[in-house]
Amino acid sequence: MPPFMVSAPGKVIVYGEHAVVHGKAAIAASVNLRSYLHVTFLHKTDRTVSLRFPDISLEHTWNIDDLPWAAFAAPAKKKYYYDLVTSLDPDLVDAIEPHVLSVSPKVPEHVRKIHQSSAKAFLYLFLSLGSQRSPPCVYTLRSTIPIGAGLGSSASISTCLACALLLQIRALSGPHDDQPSEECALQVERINRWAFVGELCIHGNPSGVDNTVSCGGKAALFQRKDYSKPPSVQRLGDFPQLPLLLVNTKQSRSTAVEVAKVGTLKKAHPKIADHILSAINDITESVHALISQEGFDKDDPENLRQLGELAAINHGLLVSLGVSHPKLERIRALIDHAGLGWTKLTGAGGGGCAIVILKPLEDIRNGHHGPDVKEQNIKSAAKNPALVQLERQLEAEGFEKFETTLAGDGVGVLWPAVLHNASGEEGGEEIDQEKFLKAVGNDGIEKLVGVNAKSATSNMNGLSNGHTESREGWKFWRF
Ligand SMILES: Nc1ncnc2c1ncn2[C@@H]1O[C@H](COP(=O)(O)OP(=O)(O)O)[C@@H](O)[C@H]1O
Ligand SMILES: C[C@@](O)(CCOP(=O)(O)O)CC(=O)O
Repeated sequence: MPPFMVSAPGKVIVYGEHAVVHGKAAIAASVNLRSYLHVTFLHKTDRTVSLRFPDISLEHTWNIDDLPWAAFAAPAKKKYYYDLVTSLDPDLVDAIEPHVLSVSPKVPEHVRKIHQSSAKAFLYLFLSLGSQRSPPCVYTLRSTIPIGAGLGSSASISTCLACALLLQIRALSGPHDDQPSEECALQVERINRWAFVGELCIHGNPSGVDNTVSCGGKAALFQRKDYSKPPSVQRLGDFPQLPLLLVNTKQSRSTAVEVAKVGTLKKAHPKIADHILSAINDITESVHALISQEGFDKDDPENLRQLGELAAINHGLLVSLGVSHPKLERIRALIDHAGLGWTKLTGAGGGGCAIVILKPLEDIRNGHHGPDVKEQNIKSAAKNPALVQLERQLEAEGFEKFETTLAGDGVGVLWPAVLHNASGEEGGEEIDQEKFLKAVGNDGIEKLVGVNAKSATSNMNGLSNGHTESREGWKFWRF
């Protein structure tokens, strides 16, 4: 069988993180940073399955016949591709434990944890969805999403793994052009159910918002009141392309730890924590009401101001839940001082990324915008000089800025792994494992296998405007 690829995006939670773990609503949108998983089939006499995850320096091979297939196939335990799994089975976790612990035993503990949680997600899905007759394969994964930065890297890899394994057992139809929308939604729902299981393996108590957005793409209003049932997901098809700046503190943290912090606070101060979580829910609902209003226009400064203020209040509430970090507060101080916009942490916090909803240029001109910015410059510059100055300062302080577009495609498939690239190779360029591994950096990955061909348009702040076309070869379930 020829190699194939799948890809899934990261996300930003625009409003409602943490509260969403406690049954409240959140609004999240996919971003144009993605994970790419390449699957190569080995000769059938080679009874092994391997992971090559160079982003975290993980390489591991298991003998397929040594894995605990009997435990997963036992009648009381067996799950099917269409099942809804809402928690991990402790007996199955025990059954894979020795095979997880055999991964990278000699690396430092913090690295081992990262390796073993990715390996656990893979093994739980591989054993749940496959069988002892599963073909020997190599799964090679690379991602342009910073890891542990609040942009849903774990959900994105879980989505890739779930999609690849479901495709391998032929449990999905398509994606193909003209596939009816309801059928597309069903395939995405199937992938999402298993992507959630991957998330359970990686961070313990996920709400499911990250994998839902990674699978379906676009944006969604998400709420899971009862963990034994599927969540309520309202897709926001025309989510506004907000003028957004994404800044990474580069302070690493674990989602599991930050989620546990809020759990502890809730136990210690149940009434107060409930008020805070309910206030966050009110923010999310206000935003939803605002953007659903007839006549809502993100370019209307008044609408943008309301969205910005709600984001800033949401951040304040997250601070009181104890999930900010001095570096996130430093970013907020810089933005506030320059008068450029409204800042909020995104994702689990404790480090990771902040989003900034940028003020319209007009407002910055009329307000304060840093001492060195001259009116003349603002009028003539293609990119707001106050923003240029801020970006320089962020960089000087060790932060990283991303230009991002929101609400793009969800999980996608390249079957077989052949693309029509600029190199113009006849019949297309076959993406083999080695070529994929050799691509240099995020740009190299995007250039070689990226799902989007970017067009170079930008908005008033000089940020890219979301005009991307999907590249020939990649297919998506669009609904
Ligand atoms: N590119 C990758 N390769 C392998 N594993 C990854 C990759 N990206 C994320 N992961 C897994 O996801 C975990 C990070 O998840 P998490 O702490 O939830 O952060 P995030 O906010 O980025 O989702 C890592 O510890 C690792 O197990
Ligand atoms: C804190 C939380 O709301 C979002 C976590 O996002 P991330 O893993 O930091 O990308 C947890 C969740 O929804 O599962």
